[in-house]
Amino acid sequence: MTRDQMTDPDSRTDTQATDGGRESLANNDLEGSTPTTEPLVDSSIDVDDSTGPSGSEGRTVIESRDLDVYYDDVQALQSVDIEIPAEQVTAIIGPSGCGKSTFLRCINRMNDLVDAARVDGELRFEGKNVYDDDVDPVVLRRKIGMVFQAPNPFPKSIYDNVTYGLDVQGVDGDYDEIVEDALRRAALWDEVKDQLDSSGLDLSGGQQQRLCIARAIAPDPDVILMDEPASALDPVATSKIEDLIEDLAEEYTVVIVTHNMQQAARISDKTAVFLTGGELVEFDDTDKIFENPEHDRVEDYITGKFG
Ligand SMILES: Nc1ncnc2c1ncn2[C@@H]1O[C@H](COP(=O)(O)OP(=O)(O)OP(=O)(O)O)[C@@H](O)[C@H]1O
Repeated sequence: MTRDQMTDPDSRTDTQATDGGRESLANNDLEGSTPTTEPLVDSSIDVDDSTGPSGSEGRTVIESRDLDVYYDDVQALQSVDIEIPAEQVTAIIGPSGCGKSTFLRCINRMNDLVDAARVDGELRFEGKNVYDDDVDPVVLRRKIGMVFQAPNPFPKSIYDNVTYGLDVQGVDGDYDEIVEDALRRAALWDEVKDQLDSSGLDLSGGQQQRLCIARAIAPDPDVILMDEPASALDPVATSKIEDLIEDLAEEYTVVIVTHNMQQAARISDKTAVFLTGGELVEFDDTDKIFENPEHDRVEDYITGKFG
């Protein structure tokens, strides 16, 4: 994404389209549902382009430096340094409470919704610190969509679920085309093309989650964050979501939190292992992490000695 795209007010859509459900409504309460004309960043500010030219595979899209997160006095992340590459699947794994979701939610500032949360350090998206004062979180969340653990379609038609955020922001465009494209990318079109007016709630759990993915895709984000997107689904639905995630990574940068190490090994290119205390202990190619990790603590975790 270029800075022009980041700052183009006409490219604005709604954060609700990218997160959905309860969180999105809360988010909307915080940020307001009315589109603003402020750009994501002040165009007079230089964006650091040291992360490499746009479009090159493997370039860094998200980068954290010395990232600390606290909930009141409790530290949830400790000095996290990471560089997440474009158009790959990066898995975040680790035992319960090690800060996986906290890290994910830092990336599109969902932690803004938590009064107790405080973020120190830097979290850069396309070279720009998303915590700079001049960043508009609503625009940021359009560029960095989110899918949650439990499928959470709105009580609306399938069609309206996909267009919801676009509607709210008054985005122009051929909605029929956008809906079909998003549903195709979410591998749901063939199953729902004849029932677009039916309620999203009438779909199976796996279909609902793919609908939520279509809703996240519709505003054309660069990054899709997924917080245990298959943990509420049966094995068949899980397998479809896993196939879909691998397909999505051909066009999007995907960051997925998962408790399921086999899932991380199956679908991710890179794996980050967080351990207790919010420490990122190892980040490397997924094969390396699972076959020959550098750290004994990571090996112990991978082999099930704890966690
Ligand atoms: N809203 C909050 N208020 C206070 N503390 C929180 C909040 N959210 C998370 N924490 C604390 O921050 C730490 C990290 O939580 P987080 O949910 O990020 O971990 P996680 O690795 O995603 O856990 P899990 O795998 O169980 O979902 C934990 O100690 C948790 O209790």
